[in-house]
Amino acid sequence: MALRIEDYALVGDCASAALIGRDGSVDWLCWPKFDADACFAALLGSRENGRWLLAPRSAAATAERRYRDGSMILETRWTVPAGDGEPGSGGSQTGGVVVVTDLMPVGAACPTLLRQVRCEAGQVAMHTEFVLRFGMGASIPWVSQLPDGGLRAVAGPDMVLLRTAVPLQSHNLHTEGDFTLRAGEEAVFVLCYTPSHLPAPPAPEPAELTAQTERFWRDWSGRCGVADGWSDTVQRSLLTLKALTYAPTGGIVAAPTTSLPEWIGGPRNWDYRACWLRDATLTLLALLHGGYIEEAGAWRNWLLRAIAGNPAQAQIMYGLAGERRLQEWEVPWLSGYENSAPVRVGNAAHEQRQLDVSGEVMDALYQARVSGLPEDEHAWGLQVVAMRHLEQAWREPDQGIWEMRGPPRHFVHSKVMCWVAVDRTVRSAEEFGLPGPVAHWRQLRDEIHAQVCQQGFDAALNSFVQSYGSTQLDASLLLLPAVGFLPADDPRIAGTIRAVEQRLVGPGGLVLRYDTSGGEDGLPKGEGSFLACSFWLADAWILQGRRAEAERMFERLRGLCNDVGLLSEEYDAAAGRMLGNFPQAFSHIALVNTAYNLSGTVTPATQRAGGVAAAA
Ligand SMILES: OC[C@H]1O[C@H](O[C@H]2O[C@H](CO)[C@@H](O)[C@H](O)[C@H]2O)[C@H](O)[C@@H](O)[C@@H]1O
Repeated sequence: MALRIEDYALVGDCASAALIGRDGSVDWLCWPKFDADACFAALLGSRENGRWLLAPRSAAATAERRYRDGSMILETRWTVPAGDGEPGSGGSQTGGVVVVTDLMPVGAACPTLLRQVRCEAGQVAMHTEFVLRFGMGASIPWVSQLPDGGLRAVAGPDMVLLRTAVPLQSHNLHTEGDFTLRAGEEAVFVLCYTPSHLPAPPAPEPAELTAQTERFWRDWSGRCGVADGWSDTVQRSLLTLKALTYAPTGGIVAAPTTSLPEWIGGPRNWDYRACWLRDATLTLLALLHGGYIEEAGAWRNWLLRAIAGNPAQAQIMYGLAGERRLQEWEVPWLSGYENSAPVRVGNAAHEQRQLDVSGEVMDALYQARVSGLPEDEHAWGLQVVAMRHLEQAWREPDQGIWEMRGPPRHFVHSKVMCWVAVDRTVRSAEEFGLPGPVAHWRQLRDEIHAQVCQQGFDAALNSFVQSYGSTQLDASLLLLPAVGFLPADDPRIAGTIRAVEQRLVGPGGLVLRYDTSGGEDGLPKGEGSFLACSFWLADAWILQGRRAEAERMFERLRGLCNDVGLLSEEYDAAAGRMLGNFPQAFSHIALVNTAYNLSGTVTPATQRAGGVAAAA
């Protein structure tokens, strides 16, 4: 059975990523890229669906983990109590300390997972179990010996090579090894992926790969802007976001996993290994606030390729290279994380209309300009065409930011983000001298604003509502002051924040995105508190001048990060455990923004709002 979600750590190479449990088991790895089939899928099933364990044999061993400073290199320090006398230790007493270093090298000749174990004290009996199952945990490969002593595993289009000096034995479709290390000794395992029709790549040089990878991450994180008081937390989140970028194309995934449940045992299990325009643009904004302008360029070029063509055909999400067909299907052979079925691959949300996306994209393009990213010759032309489409599209109902699978509605947040799209286009034209029918756009901006204030606000509740005519609340309304729709001291915003506090703050003081009990989202009720929304409440409080409350909320949320600084999408406060895909970009974006808002170094909330004097 898989561990708790918070017991996993991430290693990645900006093309794919692996989740490694506190027990030393790699339970999730998709190769050669984020959205490929997993070859270790125990996370969503059992060890028979593939995993790679490397840990002391002793059940009494305890682990402490950390990332090497400023990097995505994971170090697990195992302490084994003296006097274990484990078999495999030659009958002698064992006990000591080993450090396992896990990394996915950046810039290697082929996708690689490197695991190195070094004994620092005493002597420790180690065990490794290697169960590889290609095709999302289904295909048992043909395993053979390499001339240099390693193993080759092949099934269909996929091949991996495992190189190590540790003797391994295969039986019952598992490969295992036992070995003992004494102080100063080490063992190295190098696992490489290559398409099965290609010749086996030469064995890489582990020390060189490690040094090169450490240099890459440290150079990158060394450029991170400070957030007084929370710089380490922010740096870890930005590193996590960087690890979710797919370097070959500039795409950014929402999370490296699929189907970690939003409620244990429930069906709210989705594939996040794709590029949502919403999540990707918000990631980009967080990176921009952190000072990373080149990432903005890579993302903008990805975006321009992905949405190129007829704006009516633009999607809310794409594959890593901008692929459009992301058909959703269920994986019958995987039982699901703690039996939370189904496990899904692909995401039907790619066919939805979600109007907020235009606002996030136009805002990110605007912010990139403000940050000094040189203009691209096609970007503005595409924006002007997209505006022509939006002029009509904003009047339609949609599925909203939460991608509800019920009937489309006039979601208030969606309409507000349409206002943002127009507003940022107007501001781009005004501030950067870009050509277009600005007077016409200004009129459109006022029209959207007036309609939202009229139809999206419930005077009896003294709050904006989830959708026109509804009395439901929605945590996305907390974003209205942050995007500049109305100032935080407007009585309608104050009323909305109060209403969210009263009706959507749940167990542990965390925020639910909306009430799922009515079934309006087309799914059975029940999900955890949504971590990003909890950060948004802190941001709203900062804008209202309620700093102490915001800081308390931020510290509470920071305290939910796991031992290596990672957050999933949701949290079950009653059970005290993480829920949903992991680590999730949305949660880390929100953490970075709130930290910056609190630190006062850069203030995304006021910066995004841009001091717009919104029409009343
Ligand atoms: O809860 C229903 C929806 O949940 C997923 O969407 C969520 O994740 C997206 C990626 O992070 C995010 O952009 C969106 O705002 C979230 O609601 C799932 O991907 C959807 O298919 C599902 O309908």
